[in-house]
Order: sequence, then structure tokens, then C-alpha cells
Amino acid sequence: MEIVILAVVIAVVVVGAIGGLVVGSRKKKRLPEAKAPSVPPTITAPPAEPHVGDEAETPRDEARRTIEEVDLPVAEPSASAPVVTEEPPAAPLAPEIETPEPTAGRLVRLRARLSRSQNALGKGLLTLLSREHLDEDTWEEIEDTLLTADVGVAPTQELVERLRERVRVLGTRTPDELRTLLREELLNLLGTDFDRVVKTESGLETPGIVMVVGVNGTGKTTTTGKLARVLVADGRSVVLGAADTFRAAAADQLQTWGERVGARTVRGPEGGDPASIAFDTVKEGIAEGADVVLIDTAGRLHTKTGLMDELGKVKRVVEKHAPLDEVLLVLDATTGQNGLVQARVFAEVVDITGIVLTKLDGTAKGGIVIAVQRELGVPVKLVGLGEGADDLAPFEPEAFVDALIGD
Ligand SMILES: Nc1nc2c(ncn2[C@@H]2O[C@H](COP(=O)(O)OP(=O)(O)OP(=O)(O)O)[C@@H](O)[C@H]2O)c(=O)[nH]1
Repeated sequence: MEIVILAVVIAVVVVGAIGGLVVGSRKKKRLPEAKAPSVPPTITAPPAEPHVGDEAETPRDEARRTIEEVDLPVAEPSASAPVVTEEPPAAPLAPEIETPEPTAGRLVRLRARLSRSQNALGKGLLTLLSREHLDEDTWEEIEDTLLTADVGVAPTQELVERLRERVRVLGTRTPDELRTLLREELLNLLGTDFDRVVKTESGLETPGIVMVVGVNGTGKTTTTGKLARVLVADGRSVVLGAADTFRAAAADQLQTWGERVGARTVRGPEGGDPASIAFDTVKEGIAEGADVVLIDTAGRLHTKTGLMDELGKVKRVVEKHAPLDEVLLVLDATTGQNGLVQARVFAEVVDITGIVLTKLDGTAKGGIVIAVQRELGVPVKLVGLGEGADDLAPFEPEAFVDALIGD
């Protein structure tokens, strides 16, 4: 009996030992699985080679995850996660502040662009006037030249009248005499008595406030940016207001212009209230002690009432801080008579104090300068002569006429 009991005990011990071995080996196989989440995989670790007997658990032909598919633990680094030694991303470089060109003599510098585009007007007139016999046909041609250059009907008739009279009195004409005569008459039409200075000094403690209006696409935002450069070149500090919330990129565009000369831009959400941005801009300008505040507006011409509401409101809220010193209407010279229609509408909505004619470099219709001044009774103060940052020039009638007819 004792022998039987002994045999049973030995059998139990042997079976137990074998069972322990089997469980132990299974535990060993599961061990790497349990540890996996806490040990981040490294890109260089090759997939584990299969071992004998593994087939029963993982068929060899099962698709393996590639290195790219293995999720690396990225979210919260645990204590056991490797220390990340990556360089922090470089801070964006501060934009370089540019030094704009001085404004004096800009029109003279840019006159080549005017003469290129305005040859038909100035040189064309001189050639016609130099004909030996100034018959009716020639005078008609002179008239057509002026009308084609968008001088406008009434100013054209006036000019032709005066030229006829003076040429008759002159009798025989030398080319120099003709040039002088034409120069004087064109200057007469352009008007030399207008005050063409963009008013940017309020004469008060508050900054000078300039509002820029005009139809979208005429070059309004570009002009506001270029004007900021003109002012900075003249030693003034400027705050810009992106109250053109109609076109999303307009605020970015203006801000970029500002950054180039170190001027802050106040902006709001796309489609936001232009008047509230204008208000904040002036507030910011006052707080900063800026010399000038420039406000770019949106010029949607859907309805006159809409435009009137928008610009009227901008004006009203701005004037809660201080009076507006200048309202500049931007017109695209290449749109000719259409520009005049726009001018009329804007003038009914807001008191325009100055005109900016853009894209004069790209049109032979320089006569629009005369026509638009006549239409509004307001002087052209600035002209755009290219897409370059410093291609905005104060308008000087003498330099303009000289560029048209050559000296
Ligand atoms: N050649 C030439 N191009 C100009 C001149 N002024 C502006 N432009 C160009 O005209 C285009 C329109 O100018 P923007 O300033 O965006 O026009 P905008 O009136 O502000 O238009 P919105 O922002 O839509 O209101 C741009 O490509 C300018 O570079 C100029 O004097 N000459």
C-alpha cells in the first residue's frame, strides 16, 4: 500500500513538473506581446524572425505590417519613451524693413513709362499741328486724337478752339513754338492751381486720417500699400486698416505691404464689419501716436444704397475719433469712360478730396486725368505707373505734360 501511495505521489510530481514547463514556455512566448505597448518600436527594428512551432499561432503567409504601417507612439511621451532631441522649429524670420525711395521727382523718374504709353496723345498732336496746311480734316484728326485719349468731349472742344485761335495768330510756326503752345494749353486744361498735396496732417493731436475708396480691382489695396511707403519715405509713422473685408486676400495683401515698411495693420474677420475695423484702426493709430492712419475700404458697386451705407458708416464711426482728412478715390485709367461713371457714383456717396489714377503705364488714355478732374472738380493727386512698390508718384502737371510731348 505504501508503495502504491509513493508511486502516486511520484506520478503527481512528474506530471506537475511537466505541466509547469509547458505553461512556462507558453508564458515566454506571450511575454513580448504584453510588453509591446510600453516599448516604442524603432524604425530600425527588423520584424521578428519566425521560430519553430510559431506556425500554429501566426501563419507564415499572413500579411506582415510594414515599417511604415507600424504606429509610432507619438502622443504623450511616457517615462520610458526615448528623449526627443529634435531641434525646435526655427522662429519665422522677421520681415526685412525696406527703405522706400524718396517721393520727390518720382514722376520724372517714371516719365519714360508715361511717354511710352502716351505717345499717341502728345507726339500725335504735335505731328498734326506741324502740318503745313491745318485744314478742317486736320483739326478733326486733332479732335479725334484727344477723344481717343479720353480727354472728354467738352475739354476737347475747348482745347481745339484755343489751339485754332493761337495757331492763326501765330501764322508761321516753328516746332518749338508749337510745342510751347501745346504745352501751355494742356497745362491750362490740367489746371496748375489745384492743391495736389495728399492731406495727411490733421493739425490736431490725433493722426491724419486717409480713407481710400474705389471699385475692387482698380488698385485700391496696392495704392494704400504704396501710399504707406510714400509716407514712411517721408519719415511718417503709419497704421493701416484693412476695412476691405469683401475679398479675403485683401487684408493679407495690405498687411504684407505694411510689414515691408514696418507699419502695423489692423484687420478683422473675413466678411466682418468694415466700420468696426476702421474704428479700431483709428483707435490703434491714436494709441500708438502714429502720424497717419490709412484705411482701405471695399468698393462693391452692387447698389448705390449698399455702397452709401457702407462708406457712410465707415466715415461716421471714424469721425467719432477725429475728422477724415482725405478721401482718395482710386480709378483705373485703363477703364476709360467706365472710370468716369464710377467716379460719379462715389462722389455722390462720399466727399472725394483727391483722385488716384492707377495703371497709367498701361494705357494710351492719359487724357482721363483731364476728364476726371473736370467731372468731379477734384484734383488728381497721385498716379500709378507700374506694379513696383515705388511706382506711385505725386501728380505734377508740368512733368506729366513734358512726358507727353517731350521737352
Ligand atoms: N501696371 C500697373 N498695375 C497696377 C497699378 N496699380 C495697381 N496695379 C495692379 O492692379 C491689380 C489690382 O490691384 P489691387 O490693389 O489688388 O486692387 P484692389 O482695388 O485693391 O482690389 P480689391 O482688393 O479686390 O478691392 C494688381 O495686380 C496690381 O499690381 C499701376 O499703377 N500699374
